[in-house]
Amino acid sequence: MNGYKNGYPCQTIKYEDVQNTVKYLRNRTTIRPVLAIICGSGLGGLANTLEDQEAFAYKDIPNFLVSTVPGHAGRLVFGRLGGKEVVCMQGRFHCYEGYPVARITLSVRVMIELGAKMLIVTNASGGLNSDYKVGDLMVMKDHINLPGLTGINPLIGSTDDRFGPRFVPLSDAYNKKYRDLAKEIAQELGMDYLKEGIYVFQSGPCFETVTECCLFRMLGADVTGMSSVPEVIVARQMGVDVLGISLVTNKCIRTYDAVEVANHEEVLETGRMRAKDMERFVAKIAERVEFKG
Ligand SMILES: O=P(O)(O)O[C@H]1O[C@H](CO)[C@@H](O)[C@H]1O
Ligand code: HPA
Repeated sequence: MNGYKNGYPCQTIKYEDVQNTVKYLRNRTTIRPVLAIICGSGLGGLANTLEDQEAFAYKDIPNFLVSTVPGHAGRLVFGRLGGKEVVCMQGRFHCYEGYPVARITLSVRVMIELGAKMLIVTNASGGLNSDYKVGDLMVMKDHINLPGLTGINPLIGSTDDRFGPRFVPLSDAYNKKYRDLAKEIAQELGMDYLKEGIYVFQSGPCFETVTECCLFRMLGADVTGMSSVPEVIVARQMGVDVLGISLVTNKCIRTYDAVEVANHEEVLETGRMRAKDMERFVAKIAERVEFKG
């Protein structure tokens, strides 16, 4: 991962590889997506709701990785949602699966090169804010990239201007217009459980210790998870606006003598419980977003 291969640091994603994958998919689908969606743990049902679906298993797509996490089906699904042509990752890749961080975001580059002008990331998270309940949704206002602060960032490596700049501003990582639209739609749909807050990314796969949870809360985070941030960084490098929606699937344990512990089954179970609401919500967002040009 740290060495060089064919003159490139191994982390680097080649523009030509992305283009080859784009070409492969364009030749096999008639859908020209303007919106890209990534489904988080247990939230993949959204992809099944697309109209006029055309789906590809990740294992069949050149340069794609494979999903190894339960609740991540591992399919790229094209179709229509809310009257728009979309592409949906039914399952994502995570650093803790052993993949280099730049590699897990190749699929985001592909969806953007296919034409996506907006990225919606969804994820499952643990609630740190004591006002948050299991089943709440949170519009991501910002993130803390803990692995990023210690040198794990998808943009590390040799740079290619065709993807965008090396030095990417992230003060506007989560588009204000889209956050406001999401809140407006939630109100219309009577979703009084929609919050807005800060997501802290830790690499996983371990759930947090009690002290780590206390630290994250002190840093200002409302929820914690093991994904999404690398995807957002790459989308922003490529000039694409992002909306992030996090489902609080469990409460983070912040007392040392608690008997309950976090587990992936609970994460998936909460995902199933909120699946329909999430689908309705994202479909409405897809319907209402507007793109210039
Ligand atoms: O972020 P997503 O992919 O939704 O999944 C979340 O759920 C898993 C832990 O249960 C971790 O992968 C965490 O990041
Ligand atoms: N911690 C980290 N990631 C998660 C959690 C959590 O409690 N729940 C779902 N994804």
